[in-house]
Amino acid sequence: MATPIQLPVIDISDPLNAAVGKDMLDAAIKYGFFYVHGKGSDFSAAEVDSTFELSKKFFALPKEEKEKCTIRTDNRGWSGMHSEILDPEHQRTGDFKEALNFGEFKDGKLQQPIPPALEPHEADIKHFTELCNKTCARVMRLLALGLEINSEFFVTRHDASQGETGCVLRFLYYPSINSPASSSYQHDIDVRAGAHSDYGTITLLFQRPGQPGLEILTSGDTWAPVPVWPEGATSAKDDFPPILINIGDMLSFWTNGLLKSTIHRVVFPMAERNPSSSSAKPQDRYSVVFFCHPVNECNLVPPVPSPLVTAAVAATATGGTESGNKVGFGGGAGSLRERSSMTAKEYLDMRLSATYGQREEA
Ligand SMILES: O=C(O)CCC(=O)C(=O)O
Ligand SMILES: [Fe+2]
Repeated sequence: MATPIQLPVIDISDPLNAAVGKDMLDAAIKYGFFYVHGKGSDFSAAEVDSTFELSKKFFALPKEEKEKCTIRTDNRGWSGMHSEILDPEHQRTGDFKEALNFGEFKDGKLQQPIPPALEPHEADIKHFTELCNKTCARVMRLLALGLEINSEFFVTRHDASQGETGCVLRFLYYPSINSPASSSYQHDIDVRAGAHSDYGTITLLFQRPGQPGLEILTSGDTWAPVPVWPEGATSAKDDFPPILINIGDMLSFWTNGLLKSTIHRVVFPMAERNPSSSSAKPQDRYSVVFFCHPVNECNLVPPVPSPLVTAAVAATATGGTESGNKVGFGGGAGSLRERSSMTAKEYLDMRLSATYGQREEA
């Protein structure tokens, strides 16, 4: 059985603490993943709980209801079982999951169809999105301090008042291995979510106790489960599992590969696949994800003006480390080094077009 990875758990209550910024940067360079304590983030346990309740309510709707908001080329809406293939080169069937993406709000309203069941909760979804943006700003300030650049460097480039962004709030539902929806699952070839890296700057992931499944690809090329409750974060200090944060391809690209955009996937945990195991009862997995993106027109070239990035580039040039030639994994990833300009929107469009099947024009 694979050993779970121990990732650092960081307290982000003071977003201008340079020492914390250094710890965060170290984790971003070494693992591309770290947790932040729920306490000190912008979320209360009640806000996280009610968002998961809403997600459950949505996925329990009849298929015909959900189909009314099927995902379109603008990346907003519902994608049903098997409709997304995150790792098209290796997957036989699409992911064993359903997802609902919310794009940006305009004048307090979502710019996409939502089912009547969610209409009374539009303001709650907006509020949760705002909290996500606030917590992302804390993380981006700390990463900027770690990189020894102005603390506002990233925050100003993610300011939604300056233009549209590709930010997405996503509800995810992975039926348990016992569910009829998983009956065709073959564990040597199928996955709940195929191996991929995320496309944006950073990603926030909220998980529920007792619903594991996320794995990351380690530097030794093995898959390591990521615990929902890591050691060092106990329910005494936090009343909801810490938020897992990972670096996306854009931030990796923008820092010339210094920050790692780590490949991850979602599986049915090994213990749940063994029906004789008494320790793990198969569970549906629900997760809530926030993909943080810069404003569409933000250019990711030239790289972030950090002395650490410059030093890493110099090390690569002299053959020291192989970090910058390929950013991202999964559909649409590839070498971006030779580009003289790459906006956030251009990058996202390139990745999305490779990972979904046919979608309706928005
Ligand atoms: O549900 C999860 O744990 C991870 C989801 C994920 O990696 C993604 O949607 O990009
Ligand atoms: Fe992901």
